[in-house]
Amino acid sequence: MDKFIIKGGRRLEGEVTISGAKNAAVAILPAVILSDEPCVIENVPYISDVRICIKILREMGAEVTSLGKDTYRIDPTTINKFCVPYEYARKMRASYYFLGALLGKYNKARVSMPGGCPLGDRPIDQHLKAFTAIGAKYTLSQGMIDLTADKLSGNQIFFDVVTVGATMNAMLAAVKAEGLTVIENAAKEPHIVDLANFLNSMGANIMGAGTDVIKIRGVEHLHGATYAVIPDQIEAGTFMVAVAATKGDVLIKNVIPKHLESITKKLEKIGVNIEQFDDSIRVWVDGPLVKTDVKTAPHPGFPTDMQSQIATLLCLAEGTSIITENIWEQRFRYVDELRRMGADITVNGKVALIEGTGKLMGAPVKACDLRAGAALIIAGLAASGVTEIEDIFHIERGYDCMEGKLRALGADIEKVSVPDKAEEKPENDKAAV
Ligand SMILES: CC(=O)N[C@H]1[C@@H](OP(=O)(O)OP(=O)(O)OC[C@H]2O[C@@H](n3ccc(=O)[nH]c3=O)[C@H](O)[C@@H]2O)O[C@H](CO)[C@@H](O)[C@@H]1O
Ligand SMILES: C=C(OP(=O)(O)O)C(=O)O
Repeated sequence: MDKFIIKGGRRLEGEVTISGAKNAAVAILPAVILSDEPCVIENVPYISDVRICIKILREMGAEVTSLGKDTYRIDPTTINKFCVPYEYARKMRASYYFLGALLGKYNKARVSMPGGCPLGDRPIDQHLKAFTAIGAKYTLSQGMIDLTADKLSGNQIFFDVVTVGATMNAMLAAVKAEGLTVIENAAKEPHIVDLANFLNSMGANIMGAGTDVIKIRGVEHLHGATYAVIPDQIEAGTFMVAVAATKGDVLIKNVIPKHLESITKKLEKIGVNIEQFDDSIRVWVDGPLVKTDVKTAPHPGFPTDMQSQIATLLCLAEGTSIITENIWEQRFRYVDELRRMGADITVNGKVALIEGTGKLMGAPVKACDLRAGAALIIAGLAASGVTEIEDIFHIERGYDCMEGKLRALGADIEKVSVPDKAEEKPENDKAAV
């Protein structure tokens, strides 16, 4: 087990480069299955979710070759298994994209029910609704989802809720279906557009991604392509908040400022200075931080994946702020850990009331999910004293070398290995030594 040890109180200064987006990469890698030729995917973040995706592809028979730090060549033509077992799927919510990709290519798929961050119930009824609308049948048994179809045919799909995962899965499954598929009430996140762009670069015919109506005219074949994943909007937002929390001054490079608009607007309200360039932004603080209210919403609203980070910043601001979490019912589990660091937060259902105390104190804490872990890092950077964060495997699911990037900005953060409790030997057990 690894943990982070942070000595807080240092301003972040300098330049940082953002990696490729987790939530795009974990859909684009399975999407390669749909191609009849090898593809090269660039700007892939080095995170554990991606490593699992690559293991799954190899396990299925695909040839995956690393072409340097963040680029992979994937040859899907050698795939001969159509199953994602529990041991992989349980670690990653995005394993469900293999359902759409395998169904779209081979008219069959067998994937274990997905894992991912514990954010409350994570249903897949809308995914199944999309698959059945275009002609698939499914069975759920022993934790496995089995999909089969004699033939996939385009159809109208109306989602009951705005769902990123089901929108992506519907695109993957329908891209080769005969005729026209129309997805209504589609999600509009940047990673939806990125997946559509990648599929189109392989010869797909997808229109309207980024709006709430996506039209897909099925094609018979998809060819190979070279494609770079978009920069990670949430990693960028996390660094923006970390800079603000330490009253620092940093140029954040490899970003798409348009994707950061909702985060930028909130940070400006809190008193953070932001200057936008073509593909970078400068973030700095030279005055007080003040309260604001935040409501999470599907894109272009404020992203749920930035909720815990901005809550941490609001603990350091003056006044009372209200946060409303509209996407996940259990996304306030980090609050108990922040309270150990001196935060004054009261949670009532989907609303959190934050009394800004202006300061936080170091403490031993535990990451309970990916963005909760990011929030604790931000808290530790701003706090007085030492913060030790356990269970950082959650953080490493989605942040590419977080500690290295922070150290380069002047943070005092190190990753240390701690023996697993089960492996620890009693101190006075001489025979065991
Ligand atoms: C719209 C939204 O902000 N989605 C977020 C969601 O994406 P993710 O793709 O994980 O989740 P969805 O967008 O699918 O879920 C959004 C909402 O729809 C519901 N739902 C989803 C699928 C389904 O079949 N049935 C159903 O009822 C969920 O319970 C949830 O309340 O979590 C990710 C991880 O935090 C974020 O990156 C996404 O920004
Ligand atoms: C919760 C997240 O990821 P996942 O949906 O993959 O669990 C996230 O990206 O913040």
